[in-house]
Amino acid sequence: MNTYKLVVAGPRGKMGREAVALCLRESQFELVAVIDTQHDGALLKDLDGYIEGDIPVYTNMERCFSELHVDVLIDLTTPAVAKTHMEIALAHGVRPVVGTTGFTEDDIHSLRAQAEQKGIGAVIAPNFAIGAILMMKFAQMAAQYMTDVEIIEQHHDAKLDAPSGTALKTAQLISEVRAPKTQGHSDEEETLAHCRGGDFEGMRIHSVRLPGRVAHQEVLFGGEGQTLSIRHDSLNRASFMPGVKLAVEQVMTLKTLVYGLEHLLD
Ligand SMILES: NC(=O)C1=CN([C@@H]2O[C@H](COP(=O)(O)OP(=O)(O)OC[C@H]3O[C@@H](n4cnc5c(N)ncnc54)[C@H](OP(=O)(O)O)[C@@H]3O)[C@@H](O)[C@H]2O)C=CC1
Ligand SMILES: O=C(O)C1=N[C@H](C(=O)O)C[C@H](O)C1
Repeated sequence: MNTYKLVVAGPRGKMGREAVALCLRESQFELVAVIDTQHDGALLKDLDGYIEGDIPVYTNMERCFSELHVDVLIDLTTPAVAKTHMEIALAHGVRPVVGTTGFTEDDIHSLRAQAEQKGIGAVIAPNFAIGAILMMKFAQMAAQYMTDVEIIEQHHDAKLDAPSGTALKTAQLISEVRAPKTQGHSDEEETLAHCRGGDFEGMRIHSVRLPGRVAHQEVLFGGEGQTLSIRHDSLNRASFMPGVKLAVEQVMTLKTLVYGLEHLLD
């Protein structure tokens, strides 16, 4: 059985906590350190919400990767720092598995070039939940036949980016099979700014932020006399962990950057 030496960045976050728990319970995963900007020199058990774990905490990722042998970085932090984290990991030959959202297409191209130059794998997965991947694939399939599409995503109100990475990825997948098309009435006017949502090649994306929500998305299709709704709900963050596990296992065999868990499922 292969074993993997892992580092988690963002261990006090909502997703980071789940990822640490995953690393601690999977026998082939060995958590060798965590990256936390506020607790240099501490141990995991010293962080808020943790009561065990003699695992070192680093504030400095470069130092962590210089001092320890690390196979995979799991990054669940913020859009502001995730790209830099990936660059540091790739420079040290550490394979990044990144759930953090907010990457632009240019970011992805440049990170892919860095991964290929190093000859190692990297994964950016806007959504690790298998049901969400299916929702996106079904939506792409439906868009070949029903080209009027609106995406409504709903998240908790602590989310930093809008639209969600999942909504953007869904729109990108749909745009592979749907020609750009303006939707709604040609004389349509917004009397309240942004009422019609974000415009991605004519598809509208609406972002709802409310306390009590976790992660939800509905893709709505309209045709003459009919509608189709494809919906996925993540009810807790455990829903993302089988996808994180799969990505860690697969990233070791890749030699490029893969954007989207769907590429690892087939
Ligand atoms: N791909 C997927 O399936 C999923 C992706 N996500 C994405 O994952 C990311 C995290 O989400 P979530 O856990 O809800 O967010 P949280 O805000 O709960 O957690 C983010 C954590 O990152 C920490 N952090 C910020 N900067 C750094 C840094 N430089 N080094 C180390 N840690 C840092 C924060 O620490 P501090 O408190 O000190 O700022 C915080 O603890 C988001 O981008 C979200 O969109 C979320 C769910 C599923
Ligand atoms: O911030 C979140 O919570 C989530 N972020 C990801 C996204 O932006 O799509 C994945 C999931 O929707 C939860």
